[in-house]
Amino acid sequence: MRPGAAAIRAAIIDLDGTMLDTVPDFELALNGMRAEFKLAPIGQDIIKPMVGKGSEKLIRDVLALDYDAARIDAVFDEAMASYQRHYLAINGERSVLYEGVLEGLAALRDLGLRLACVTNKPIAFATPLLAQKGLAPFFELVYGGDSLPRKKPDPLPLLQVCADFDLAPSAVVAIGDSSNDAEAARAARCYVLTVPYGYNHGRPVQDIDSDGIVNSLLDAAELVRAHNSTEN
Ligand SMILES: O=C(O)COP(=O)(O)O
Ligand SMILES: [Mg+2]
Repeated sequence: MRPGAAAIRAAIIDLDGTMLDTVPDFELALNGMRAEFKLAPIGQDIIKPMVGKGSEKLIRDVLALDYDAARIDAVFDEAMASYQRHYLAINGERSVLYEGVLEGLAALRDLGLRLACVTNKPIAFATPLLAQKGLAPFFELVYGGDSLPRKKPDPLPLLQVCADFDLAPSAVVAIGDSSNDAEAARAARCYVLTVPYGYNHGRPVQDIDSDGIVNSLLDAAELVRAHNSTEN
């Protein structure tokens, strides 16, 4: 975030690992699916690094714990349908908001920023979850992992938000927990801030190429406020 650069007018916020700790929901849904395949339950420590690349990759990674590639292909559609059924049945039951999320969203909104949520979660999961947790009213736009032809780390969803808001990417900050979010933001030429408490595919958050690590969305709002106060 360069002092004297153009003001930030919008924020694009990630969902899993950034606003909500959803791993307990993933645990329920994935183990519901695994039970149907007579596979042993798996723990959150195994699931956590697998979250963030969308449902298809997640289901393939979870099946790969027990099956070879040919078997995965053979059961994939059935496993995905089972997982989706289980996820929709428990969506939000055990996931919790991280500290400073509601306060941070309110602070970003009060700074005059327009807000979008871009997640790799399927939109059919994301929309009811945002509503249930009181997050929906903050967002003008929500894109899920299946809303557009390509998902993060591709820049497409971020560029789509910039176009929807009629803003240059240099006036937009993406906030996320993983390298997936940062790569998308870099490729779109948006600013990017990283929260350290999420998943990041099991890798250290310090390895992420971002414009800064912020302890909460509230800290992100404070950084945006400071940036905008130095605007030329
Ligand atoms: O991969 C997912 O299901 C969601 O991940 P994201 O909300 O961190 O983009
Ligand atoms: Mg995330």
